[in-house]
Amino acid sequence: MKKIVLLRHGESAWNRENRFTGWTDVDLTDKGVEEALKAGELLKAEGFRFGKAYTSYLKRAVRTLNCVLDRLDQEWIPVEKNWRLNEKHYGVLQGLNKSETAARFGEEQVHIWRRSYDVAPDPLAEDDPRNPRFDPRYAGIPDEELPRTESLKQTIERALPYWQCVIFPELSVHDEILVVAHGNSLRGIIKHLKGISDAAISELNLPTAVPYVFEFDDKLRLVKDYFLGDPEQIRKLMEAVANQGKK
Ligand SMILES: O=C(O)[C@@H](CO)OP(=O)(O)O
Repeated sequence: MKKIVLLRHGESAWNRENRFTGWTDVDLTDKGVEEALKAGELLKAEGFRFGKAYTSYLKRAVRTLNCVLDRLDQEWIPVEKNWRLNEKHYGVLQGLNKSETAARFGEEQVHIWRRSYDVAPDPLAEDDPRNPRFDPRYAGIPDEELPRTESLKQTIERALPYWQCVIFPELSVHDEILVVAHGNSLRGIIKHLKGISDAAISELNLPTAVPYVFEFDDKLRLVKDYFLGDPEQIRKLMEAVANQGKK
């Protein structure tokens, strides 16, 4: 059986402050580090031995991956970072508190910005210092590919080629692969893997640092997917993520 584990990063400073984060490069909190180490312990207890790992260009994901590999004593494995696994770009919403934004624009509008399939928040201005075109880490990427905002649809359009052309084909080389990324970039990949509709994907909320295992047969067809951990606790964590956009 071949397996890919998808893992959202541990709690970040802006998760704690309930702010729209997107491409802002915030660090993990102490709790986030603990969550990441616990995810590593869980994976170790399940006997995972990863052949390769992938993550984004954002430190909350990179550090979560490092914590997991530390617990597995697998820090030596090849790791590939790619901007295509970054979080959905939240445009001008980045930095705003989600509850305050709901109080100002209404919960329904915030839900549309957070969970609709094809509505993107307003884009960052070209001269906004947060515009990715000023960030040296994206210097090698053609400007027209760098987002100033994104819907989930646009997030999928830039993440999926990397998934399909780079990550997934590696399953023919390695039995177990780890992908550490973000709530929405992973929702996009899960939508693709499970054939979830544009409407139904709005209901999926990924908790921080809970390993989500996907099992594939010899023909690389998906046979089973499940979270590691206590189902009731995971359900509550998912509900809490959904409620972050409430007043
Ligand atoms: O702010 C963000 O970048 C994301 C993930 O933390 O939040 P949301 O769950 O609102 O899409």
